[in-house]
Amino acid sequence: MQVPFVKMHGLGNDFVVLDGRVSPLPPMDAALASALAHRHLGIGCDQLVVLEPSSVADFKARFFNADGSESGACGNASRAIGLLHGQPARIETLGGILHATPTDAGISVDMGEPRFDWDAIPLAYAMDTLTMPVGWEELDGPTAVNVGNPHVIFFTPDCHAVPMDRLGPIIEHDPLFPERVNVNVATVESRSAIRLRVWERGAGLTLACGTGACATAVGAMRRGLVDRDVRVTLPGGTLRIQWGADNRITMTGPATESFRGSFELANYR
Ligand SMILES: N[C@@H](CCC[C@H](N)C(=O)O)C(=O)O
Repeated sequence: MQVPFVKMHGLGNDFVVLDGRVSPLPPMDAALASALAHRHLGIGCDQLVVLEPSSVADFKARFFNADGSESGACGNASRAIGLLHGQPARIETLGGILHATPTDAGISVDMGEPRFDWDAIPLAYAMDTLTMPVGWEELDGPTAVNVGNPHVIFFTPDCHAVPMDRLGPIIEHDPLFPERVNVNVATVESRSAIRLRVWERGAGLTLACGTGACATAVGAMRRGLVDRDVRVTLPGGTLRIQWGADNRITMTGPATESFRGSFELANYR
């Protein structure tokens, strides 16, 4: 069975998109997702995105990390599939219904409302999520935000000095986070600018993480460090994040289609 795909990225965070609305897809599972995502044995990507028909929105999007685990949200992929759709779209995800709109400034996505309760992150036990009384070596006192997926955010004077290759996986797999966690290290540069690096759950260090930018911006806003309209710069580029009076987060930035192809399913089963 030949399966068509579209290779896309948002700020260098790259995706293989399978569109079940245009051709029949094989049932997706962790083994197939991780085989397709493998950089040497597969097509290669940070996340695999599967589009399916929806009864409550224009279509449904499922996001699989490179290790095969499924996530409730992926900000950069949401902009990418907004670009693919080419017109305003209501997208059903495990994390809720998103709205993606093409604009002159890129693809704008209404990412929904953040959650801060300890059991919504989720954490293993009750604690304050604004300033958590925990730490790992030089990283401590983080804040936690769920934006459809779980994030922990450390504010640090120089996020580029943090050894993320070492600390990222330790924090991602800490028992405090029963569903694991995306690990963000951020430097606040002004009331409207944040620099960010993200160790993604199930994918490792990526060039950009859209939900990480949303969670970090909202965490910094909640702490009173920045205004409610900021630019978040990651290694792959910059996103604009706004947190409205209606409690909804809007993320705006670029998305790109790289190429289209197809693969033989039997080679990955
Ligand atoms: N790259 C993403 C996030 C993908 C999912 C994440 N790794 C998770 O497991 O929650 C983004 O742009 O938001």
